[in-house]
Amino acid sequence: MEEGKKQPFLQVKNVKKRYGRVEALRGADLEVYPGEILAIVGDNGAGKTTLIKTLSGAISPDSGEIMIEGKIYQELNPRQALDLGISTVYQDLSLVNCRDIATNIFLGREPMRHNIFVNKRKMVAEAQEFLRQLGMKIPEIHAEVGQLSGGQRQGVAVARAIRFGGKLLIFDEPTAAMGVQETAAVLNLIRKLGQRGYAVILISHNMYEVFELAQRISVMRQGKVVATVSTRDVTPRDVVALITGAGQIPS
Ligand SMILES: Nc1ncnc2c1ncn2[C@@H]1O[C@H](COP(=O)(O)OP(=O)(O)OP(=O)(O)O)[C@@H](O)[C@H]1O
Repeated sequence: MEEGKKQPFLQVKNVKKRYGRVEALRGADLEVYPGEILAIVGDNGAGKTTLIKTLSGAISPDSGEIMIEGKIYQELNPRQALDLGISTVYQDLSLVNCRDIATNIFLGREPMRHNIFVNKRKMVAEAQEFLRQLGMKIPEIHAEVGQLSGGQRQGVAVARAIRFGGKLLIFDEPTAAMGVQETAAVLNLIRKLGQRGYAVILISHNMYEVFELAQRISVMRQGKVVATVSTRDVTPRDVVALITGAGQIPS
């Protein structure tokens, strides 16, 4: 990633968030570029989820700045975050199980015929094309989403996020509780997003996954990003040492 030449899609500067006595974020800094997969790693309670919730607009930071495509925000609300292209991909929360794939991808923004009827044929064709571009294998496009595997559901959720104008896609432990094949499908999907120019934030405890996918890794400890390293410059062992506080930041 040639940071000097591109504008980051997102820059977080000195963001703080306190819950009563707990300082969940103590001045976190982060940046992610278009076409980059950035992993955020850190022990339980390091502040990873709190940080991404400030990006999705689920919580307001107490102070700090969130800069998106060069524009500064003190906080975001969920609507604003979506409109700016920030989308957190939840395989379960965002989908309607009893509806088919195309309906789920277009939910609320279906292509219309004569401004009255939903153009179902166009919707299905576009849905198929979206999933093909993402490298997702869906055996039956008319299937209800509730019948799909976890990996396929993730694909539908991603197609939906992109359809709604997502530019930064955030995944929080996307392969937790998935089998080997499904995990491989989801990793492939995330890799494709990076190749297609989307910015991706991946929160993961899985070092294999992190090193397979990410170009850079931001390590969080006690509410701060204590190091950001290029995957090619470090080993998983180095990163684990940074997570626990035993390691040095490579120069
Ligand atoms: N709503 C809340 N009320 C009070 N404390 C909270 C709240 N949400 C998070 N915290 C605290 O803030 C700190 C950071 O939590 P956060 O969930 O961001 O960590 P995390 O790095 O995502 O951890 P994990 O890997 O376990 O999900 C923790 O000490 C947590 O207990």
